[in-house]
Amino acid sequence: MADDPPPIITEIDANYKERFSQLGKKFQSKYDCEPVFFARAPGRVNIIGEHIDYCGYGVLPIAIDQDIVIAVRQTDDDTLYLSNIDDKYSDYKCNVKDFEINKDQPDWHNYFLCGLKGIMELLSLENPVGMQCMVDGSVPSSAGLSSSSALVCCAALCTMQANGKSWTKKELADMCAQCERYIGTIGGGMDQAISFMAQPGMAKKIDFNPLRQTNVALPDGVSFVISNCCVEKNKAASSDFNTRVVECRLASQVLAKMKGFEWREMKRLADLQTKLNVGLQEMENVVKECLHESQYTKAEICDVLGVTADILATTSLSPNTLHVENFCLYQRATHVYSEARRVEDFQNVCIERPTDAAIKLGELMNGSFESCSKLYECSCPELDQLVAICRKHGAIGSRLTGAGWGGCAVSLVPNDKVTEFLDGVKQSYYIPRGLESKVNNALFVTKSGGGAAVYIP
Ligand SMILES: Nc1ncnc2c1ncn2[C@@H]1O[C@H](COP(=O)(O)OP(=O)(O)OP(=O)(O)O)[C@@H](O)[C@H]1O
Ligand SMILES: CC(=O)N[C@@H]1[C@@H](O)[C@@H](O)[C@@H](CO)O[C@@H]1O
Repeated sequence: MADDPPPIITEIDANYKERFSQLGKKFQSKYDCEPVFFARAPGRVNIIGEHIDYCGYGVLPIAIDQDIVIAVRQTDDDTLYLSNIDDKYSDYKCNVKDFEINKDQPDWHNYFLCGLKGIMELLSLENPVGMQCMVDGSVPSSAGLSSSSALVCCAALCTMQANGKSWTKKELADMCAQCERYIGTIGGGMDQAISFMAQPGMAKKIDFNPLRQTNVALPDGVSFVISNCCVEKNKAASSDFNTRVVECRLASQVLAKMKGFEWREMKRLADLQTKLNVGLQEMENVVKECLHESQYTKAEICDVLGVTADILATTSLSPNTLHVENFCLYQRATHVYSEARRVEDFQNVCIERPTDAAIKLGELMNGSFESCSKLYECSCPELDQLVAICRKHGAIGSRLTGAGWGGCAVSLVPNDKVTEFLDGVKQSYYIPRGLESKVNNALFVTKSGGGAAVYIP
């Protein structure tokens, strides 16, 4: 499956017909011609395994129905024309062979350009055709449901299809994980992997280096409910995300040095575990023994590693974290190793299916949230309040999902409590904050949807 290319379909589901038809009409009125094909890539909700993909550890997401759809027609003038049905995203035009991705100003078109550049550079496409594109997105933006990667993956899929090429889902997922970094965020590969490799009705355990996927059947009798705290956080517009990536890298390097390994080779906390050849619980003990809980200053890290600040900038930092002076190594590494263990435990409960499976999964989700909020510090007051409200109204487990600092929580709710849960969360979170008009798009039950595809009418 993952070794097949994304499917090309000629019949679409009745649910999508109206949306694709409206998008086709918008395309027609903008470009005065009809689109030749549509590409679709879904967003995702990560059930468990937060901020560990870029450390080399497996995660457990599902694709959601919300997606990015792009209507496309090839042109013969070497120009990329981008338009969006949402007016807040301005039109954009550039030469397909000569453009720049602006990391300082992560405007929406830069995400499309990441997908385009990825296909061109990483897969040696020398003469890409021009394209007219009309984009329609339904993934809430900057809310932890991976709107940016859905756009990058969809742009890559458009470019591949428009140029008559074909690569497998796995190749595309790997390539898109690399190319989203052109915008500056040093993400892992979770979002792009699930966007291409998702299967309806299945969660996926995604492992990395090399990219692998395993189906995970979620237990019956429970639903996953998404609730958006309505605080937006754009990952590329601040250094918070990359600071976490760098703290994990520094933790692996400091630990490697203390254990007598060549620390410069160490990029991920999982690499250190491989070197030490011990289990995850033991890695938590290694962190306890070797690192201190108070923050590390840059000077102290340089001292431990025996390098100058200039050298450290090249071995360990990213352009947008050069200014950071203090790093929390103990807390970040403890989160990563314990979260990796929770993902393994979650997968095992799904396989073994004990009678109290839902309770056990809920406990793991709650543990994940405590770790994200306290050790990884990637929540925010509104998300903390929302998670507490979700638990109060019947969630067996509730946690932030995606990068955090805002955005969504995912809750595990028994099927017979879902109606009560939705009403309780609406009354307790959305109405008192004047967010009633947003409830329909912000609070919903989700199921695992399908992966990216091309539709030729
Ligand atoms: N429908 C859309 N049309 C155009 N651009 C979009 C659309 N949806 C999202 N984007 C772009 O993606 C950006 C959001 O990306 P960001 O990485 O901050 O969040 P995310 O991917 O939604 O969240 P996370 O990675 O935490 O799951 C928006 O600021 C916008 O530039
Ligand atoms: C594209 C991108 O950077 N995605 C990252 C994803 O890889 C993962 O690290 C997640 C937190 O678990 O935060 C973002 O969504």
